[in-house]
Amino acid sequence: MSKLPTQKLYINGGYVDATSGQTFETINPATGEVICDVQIASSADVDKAVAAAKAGFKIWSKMSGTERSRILLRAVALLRERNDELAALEVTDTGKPLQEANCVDVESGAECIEYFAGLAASLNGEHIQLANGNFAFTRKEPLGVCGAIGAWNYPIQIACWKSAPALACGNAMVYKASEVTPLTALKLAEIYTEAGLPDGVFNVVSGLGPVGQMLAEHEGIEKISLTGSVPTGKRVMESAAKTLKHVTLELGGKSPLIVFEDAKLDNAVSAAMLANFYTQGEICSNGTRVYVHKDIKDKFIEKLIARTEKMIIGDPMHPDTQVGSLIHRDHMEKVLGYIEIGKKEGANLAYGGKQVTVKGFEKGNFLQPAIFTNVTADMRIAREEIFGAVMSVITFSDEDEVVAAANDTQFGLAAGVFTQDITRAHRVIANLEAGTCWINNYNITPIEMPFGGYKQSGIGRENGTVAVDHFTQLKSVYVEMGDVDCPY
Ligand SMILES: NC(=O)c1ccc[n+]([C@@H]2O[C@H](COP(=O)([O-])OP(=O)(O)OC[C@H]3O[C@@H](n4cnc5c(N)ncnc54)[C@H](O)[C@@H]3O)[C@@H](O)[C@H]2O)c1
Repeated sequence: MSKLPTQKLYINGGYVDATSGQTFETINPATGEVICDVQIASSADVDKAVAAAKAGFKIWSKMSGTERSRILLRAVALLRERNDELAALEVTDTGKPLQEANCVDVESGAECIEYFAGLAASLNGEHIQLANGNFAFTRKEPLGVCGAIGAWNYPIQIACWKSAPALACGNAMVYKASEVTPLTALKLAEIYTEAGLPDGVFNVVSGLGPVGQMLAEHEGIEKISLTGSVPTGKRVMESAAKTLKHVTLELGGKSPLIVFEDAKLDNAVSAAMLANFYTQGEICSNGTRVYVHKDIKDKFIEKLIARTEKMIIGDPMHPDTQVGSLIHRDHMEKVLGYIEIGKKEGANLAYGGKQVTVKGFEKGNFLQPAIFTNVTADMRIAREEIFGAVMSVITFSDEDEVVAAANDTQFGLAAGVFTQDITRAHRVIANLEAGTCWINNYNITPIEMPFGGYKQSGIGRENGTVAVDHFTQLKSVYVEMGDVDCPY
């Protein structure tokens, strides 16, 4: 593929050149080829984007929810119309398999915009009756200009998950995609403009961490929403504290998936695979600690390995490929490093974990999904986020013991339970310290369901009606119907 033109910033409804004079390269993980250069925003460019967003906000926030909804729904239609081309671009930038990107990444973003477009006209406050005919009412008002920063694993989905509720509530946004996958957020900006979004309501400033920091610190930005790692989350919160911004953080995890002895075994194996191997394991909510009851452990592992062996690793653009390339060389080295750590710690590498050379893609970062058994709770592979396809199977025998083990972590993003016993399912879920939980499935994230973490996995929620609260502020208004009662 020939190199694409240098990507500019997207400010005030169109592309503009950055003033920093600096660029970075975005690389196709599967081929190692440079896809294109991307201009880096300077602080003057960020100021310009914030000023454009402020101007856009004045127009957008005055429109009715129904008018905003109509424009957002046009963007939804355009996203769906361009699904295949956007999915292909996403595959080029992320290395994930086309069969995933084609049906999940763009569609999940479109669904999110569709959902919040549906809510836009119903963002009502309350009417509160008081004594003597007096009353109060509340208004859900937009915050103003919101900043948002994305991670590299689901670039267009994250850009949609952040912009959809923000825009539906009447805010404007300045978005920074991950420097590793900067391309599709720019396409989303084009689509919003084409759909009729007023200029300046959605802007994209590309760059590395410092550009994210500029957003988090900016005086003209009222809220910052980050999807990223826990250390970055802490830095963003510190930066945001300088102006006391609203903060939403969607961070990392090391989530447990608990399989009881009465679970439907094939379903549990399917879920464990989805919870560990989808997108080469590069998913924040993955259930990487798979606790399996001792009575079914052998059968579970046997079925798991038999099915994992059949997974097709290869060219991400090939429709049959199920495991694409890890995002970059350093990340692959990190994942391979954890596999070595697991072996040294005494875990049994029951399957995979080896680098694979794909013909024609020798510079790609392909790894077999890895399954460790005989893992114990103290091992690093069972405690640290690896963000690759490395599953740790841990055996347990007692419900209280497994719940305590599952909760023994700084993270709390997600958790899953497999059992046919409904009282046990609900009892265990109620005791798990995680923000997003599943009973008899894993990693299902319908837009209607709030998503986010407990403990160090995050603050706030995306999706669901609750996301509206994170992109609005409440104004309470008291109305006096009588005279002012005054003692002097
Ligand atoms: N909870 C979720 O919804 C969710 C979803 C996807 C990924 N993640 C997490 O994201 C991580 C992987 O993504 P990543 O490697 O892109 O994360 P990262 O933390 O390295 O980077 C995330 C973003 O933050 C920016 N950034 C870096 N330093 C910054 C700073 N000081 N101030 C402001 N912005 C800064 C980066 O440029 C990037 O755009 C994993 O930990 C994963 O679990 C979480």
